Amino acid sequence: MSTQREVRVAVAGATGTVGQRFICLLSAHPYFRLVSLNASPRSAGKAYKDVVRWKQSVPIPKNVLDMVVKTCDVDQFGDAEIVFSGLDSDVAGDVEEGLRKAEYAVFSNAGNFRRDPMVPLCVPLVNPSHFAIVPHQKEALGLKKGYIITNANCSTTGLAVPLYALERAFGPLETVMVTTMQAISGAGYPGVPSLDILDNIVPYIGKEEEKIEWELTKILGGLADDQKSFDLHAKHPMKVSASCNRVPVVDGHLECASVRFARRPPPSPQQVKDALRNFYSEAQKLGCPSAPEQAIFVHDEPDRPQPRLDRLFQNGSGVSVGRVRECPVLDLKFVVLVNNVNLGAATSSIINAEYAVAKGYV
Ligand SMILES: NC(=O)C1=CN([C@@H]2O[C@H](COP(=O)(O)OP(=O)(O)OC[C@H]3O[C@@H](n4cnc5c(N)ncnc54)[C@H](OP(=O)(O)O)[C@@H]3O)[C@@H](O)[C@H]2O)C=CC1
Ligand SMILES: N[C@@H](CC(=O)OP(=O)(O)O)C(=O)O
Repeated sequence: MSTQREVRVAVAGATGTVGQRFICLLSAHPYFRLVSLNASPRSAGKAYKDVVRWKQSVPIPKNVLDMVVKTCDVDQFGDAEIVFSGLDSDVAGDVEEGLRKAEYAVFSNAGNFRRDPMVPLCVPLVNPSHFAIVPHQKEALGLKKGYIITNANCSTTGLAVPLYALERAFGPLETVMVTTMQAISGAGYPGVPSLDILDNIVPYIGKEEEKIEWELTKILGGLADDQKSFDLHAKHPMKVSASCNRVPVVDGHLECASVRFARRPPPSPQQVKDALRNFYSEAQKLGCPSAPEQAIFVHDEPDRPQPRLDRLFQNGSGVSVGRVRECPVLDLKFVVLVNNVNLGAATSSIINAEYAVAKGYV
């Protein structure tokens, strides 16, 4: 039985696509206890069940049905210690900044602080070691408990896991080319109009390619020796090129990646499969309850992974890789699938927070 004390948590953006995943995952959590649901003034003052447009395949958890939604004003989060943010990025910046100032630990899905030089951009199966910059963040801002930790863009998250496993086993990557096929839920609700996406593929997702290309360098880079800045993969510059497409799938981003290693000769496809299968993250070692048992599942079947069949692997907390093979242009290519609303969003924030609790940051 866990001896971990109960930790009080709030969800900002509780009514949204990511917020609903937070509600499902946190309602069943062994030690996080939901004490506050916050959203826009449109939803505030009403019972959760009356304002949410619930789009999950399970019923609304009983514990939140009648909770009254509050605004995201900083005095509306009560005695929560942690705030999970699934806020629209138009408002996330100011709200999260205010919460940090009010000494909350904020775990955000929004993009606003990802490039901040004092904020960790953490894919929990990859770089929770970046939490070591948190004392510097607090000190620089004169705070005792307040800080912000962000997770990455959903496509970045899915790709970062196998890339990190490869770098750990075979040394730095020099080049990464990726083409994504991203689910509609990535655009929030109601998202892409049905007349745009049915019977169609849209070969453009605003700002997505730039996010993947930049975020990977922060995530796969390290911390400076004084733990006060990030090195952005500077010792081994890595070129990343992304092409992003919206496809008519509800959940699950599929990504086709090709990579070139710095070290010659490069590993064989079999060596790569073995390394991916054996990959074990720090969050798993620490026993974070929401971490997957297996971080990367490698398929041998030639037609997997597929979003509909594989997105619920381990409740969407791991990634699925397949079609590992030689690339005649770079060294190696493969396909990766990430559940964009679970590991790509809410699950990552929750594992990040579990890691923070386990390491004494909360
Ligand atoms: N969907 C995905 O796959 C992923 C999303 N993200 C990021 O997570 C965040 C949320 O995305 P998503 O859930 O898709 O978005 P949604 O549009 O589905 O939800 C947005 C949430 O923000 C709230 N909100 C909007 N305006 C305000 C306001 N003025 N004050 C307070 N709350 C407000 C909404 O409340 P109300 O219902 O009351 O309007 C709602 O709860 C975004 O920053 C997105 O970029 C990150 C990774 C993946
Ligand atoms: N833009 C992603 C989802 C998302 O919200 O990403 P970000 O967290 O970087 O804003 C998609 O459309 O699938």
